[in-house]
Amino acid sequence: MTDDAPTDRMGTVLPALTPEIRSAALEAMRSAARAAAVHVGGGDGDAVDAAAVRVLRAQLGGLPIDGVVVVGEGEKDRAPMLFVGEHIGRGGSGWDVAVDPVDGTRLAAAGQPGAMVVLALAPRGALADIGAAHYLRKLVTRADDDRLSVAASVADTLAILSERLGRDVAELTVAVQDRPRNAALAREVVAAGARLDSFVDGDVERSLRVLLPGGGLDALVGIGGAPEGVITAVVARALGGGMRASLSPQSRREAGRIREAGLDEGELSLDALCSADGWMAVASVTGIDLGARTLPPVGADGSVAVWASDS
Ligand SMILES: O=P(O)(O)OC[C@H]1O[C@](O)(COP(=O)(O)O)[C@@H](O)[C@@H]1O
Repeated sequence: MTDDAPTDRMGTVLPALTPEIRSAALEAMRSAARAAAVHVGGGDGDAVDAAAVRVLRAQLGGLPIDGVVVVGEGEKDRAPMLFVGEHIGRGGSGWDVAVDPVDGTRLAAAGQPGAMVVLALAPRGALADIGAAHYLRKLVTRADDDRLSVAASVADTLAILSERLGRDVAELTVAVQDRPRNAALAREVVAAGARLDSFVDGDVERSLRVLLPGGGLDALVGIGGAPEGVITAVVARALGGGMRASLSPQSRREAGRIREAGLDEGELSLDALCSADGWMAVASVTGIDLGARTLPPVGADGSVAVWASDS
């Protein structure tokens, strides 16, 4: 152990994310994006997901890590997926793996921008083990503040953000996924006098725009996919933004699974969602708009972006 080896709050030495791990993970993501791209505009979301999953499973298997999938995506839509608990890698240091083979599957199937392969790695045990949950109520914010709460009204949230960012509420823009379950929140945004950014799919892209300078968004509120939420926590931590969430089951079955798993139904802080610094990358399939920066569709230079607390 060297003096500057990273440790967690308990002083445990954290595994190093070596250049070899990073470049193998990125190569796997690029290949998955290329495989998914074959089905862009084909109208079949499952084919998009299946192509990405097939490549990720094969190529992530070669990573020099002892990885366990803590967050897999696809179960709620019965789409092809990497399963929670699935082992990844050929041995090495211990990592939690969070993967969304394609976020924005429907966008890809419809030939629209916004679809990407998403992967996050965090030291073993760092990611919230909420595999029984399919949906989270999320609050992602550009600035962090202890007074923020996912259960607070949008007006209260905006008042705190306005103070923190030094801008009027009328100058703040809030992303809300366009779903009936989020309709009341969208109305609250408008009633509070802020600008609403209503989006159909892809809350990882919107969360990145909240967290990145020049992204043009100040907050994301509402209920969206739980896997996307845990992945967002990794990048929120790396970029110094704010995030909190709570389980928000959308069916009796999901509520039952959550009870059976004994999951905490209170507010999950950023630390509860991701308790150690990790690494998150996206590989664009159909082109990504991050506000100040865009990622072209797969195949062109610069279609991959990485965020980590050490880079
Ligand atoms: O479509 P639902 O079931 O409302 O779920 C919301 C989730 O769907 C997405 O828009 C797209 O997710 P997938 O493409 O991975 O299915 C996510 O960004 C979001 O979190």
